[in-house]
Amino acid sequence: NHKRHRKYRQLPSPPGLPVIGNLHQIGELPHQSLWKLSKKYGPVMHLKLGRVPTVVVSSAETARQVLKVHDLNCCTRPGLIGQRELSYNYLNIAFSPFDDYWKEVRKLCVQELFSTKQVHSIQPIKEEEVKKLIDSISESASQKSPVNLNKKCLALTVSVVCRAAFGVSSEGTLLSNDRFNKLIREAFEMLGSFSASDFIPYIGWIIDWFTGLQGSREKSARDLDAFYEQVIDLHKEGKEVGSEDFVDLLLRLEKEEAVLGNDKLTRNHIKAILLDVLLAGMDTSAITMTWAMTELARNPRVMRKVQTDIRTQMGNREIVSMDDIEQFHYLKMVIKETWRLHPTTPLLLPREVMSEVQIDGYTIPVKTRIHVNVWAIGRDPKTWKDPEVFLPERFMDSDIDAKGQHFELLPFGGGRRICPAIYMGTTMVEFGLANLLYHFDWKLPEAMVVEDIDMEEAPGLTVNKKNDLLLVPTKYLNP
Ligand code: HEM
Repeated sequence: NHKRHRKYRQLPSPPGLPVIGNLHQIGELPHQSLWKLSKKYGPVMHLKLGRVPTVVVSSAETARQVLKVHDLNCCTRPGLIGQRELSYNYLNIAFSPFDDYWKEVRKLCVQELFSTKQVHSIQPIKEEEVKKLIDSISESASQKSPVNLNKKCLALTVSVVCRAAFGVSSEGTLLSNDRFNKLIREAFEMLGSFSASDFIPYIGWIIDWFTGLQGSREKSARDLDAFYEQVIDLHKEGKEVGSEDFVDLLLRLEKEEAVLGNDKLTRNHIKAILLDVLLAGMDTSAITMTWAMTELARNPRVMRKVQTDIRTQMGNREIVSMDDIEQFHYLKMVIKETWRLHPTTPLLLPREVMSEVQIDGYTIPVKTRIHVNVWAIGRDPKTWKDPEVFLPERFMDSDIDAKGQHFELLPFGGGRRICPAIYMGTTMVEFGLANLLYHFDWKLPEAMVVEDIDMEEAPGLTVNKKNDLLLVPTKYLNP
């Protein structure tokens, strides 16, 4: 054993404390703390989080080794306490271990919910919801009052996803009020917090109990459960095959006692799948739109350029179509640049090594937890010139896209666990932003200057702008 150990190169590792290891170095925004540590310890570093051996990779090359070269050996999930409660024992896609159930449920969702065909079929819903958004912003414009972009962007994605996936309008459900927005936020915050129970055996739960994490976890799980019940109740009477929405389909499969992998589909499976759509589907697109608007407000040159580009393409037409979006090349670069600096899920979702792998010549043993720090990769000066500058033009003559094949830009992750809804998410962001930018000019509230816009991040598994972005709209009148 001793001999075997010497064969291995020692992984760079910041010194830790007894029992908690490096946990105290993680902080409220783990992606930022880990980025700073990686500058000192390199693109593959080892941390001990409580008892859990963890490896963090922070460069495009080491991410490629994890997500491509060794994907099959490290594409399971570690099984965390907070995730277990919210996912009815890992019955959703995102937290499921790598097994036959995961393969089949993921395939089902890709075919029935995320496919290009499905995305096109929900375009009328998007158009209606965007029109409501434009109307409400027009009202603010006529009163010259500021609009809360964090809120507006989330309201848009919530209403689209609710109607498209759940077949219900968000109005009149638990989703319609602010309390629910808070619930989504809390669920994410909880999923992103590093819970002591996950790292310190036997006594960790006491810490979670003291910090209140255990209580908020139970409350989030209860509230979310109530929401699924409400959605399912609204779908009680069976519909004909063909006119069913996604929830109808799941309920029918349950009734037919369908089997996915080795699991017979139950009510809990359905709820867990709805959790994915709810959390992964609504927040991520809204966050991207909010950060994009923030960067545009801070960079007036880019704002003018993207608006001119969109308005020139549109001529005097009113309604932005899917075909138009394909022509908004500068907007697409703005979105990529936003994802480089503000990936919605900065550490992706954690993975766990299933059989020993080598990363950069270091041996990573079974059961090691792996985080890919996409946020750090986006700011790596070895990959990006002047990484702190928001410069969409850097994508002008480059073939880098966000679909998981270019490891310097990974907003959707990569490998087998890559986001299954890239097309749905991207088109949502493009369509929302195109409309905000086409129909309105945006100014800072009076007495505020560009330097006043803060870029603080709110903690969580997904990372949004912490303080609301307030901008004053002026309606663009088509000449
Ligand atoms: C701009 C929008 C979106 C972004 C940036 C985004 C990003 C991500 C990321 C980073 C992951 C983790 C990948 C990994 O661990 O390697 C992920 C996974 C996932 N996303 Fe998305 N996502 C978006 C939209 C959506 C939408 C609209 C849905 C569904 C309605 C969705 C459903 C999922 C699911 C189910 C997973 C888990 C996949 C698995 O573990 O097999 N996402 N997403």
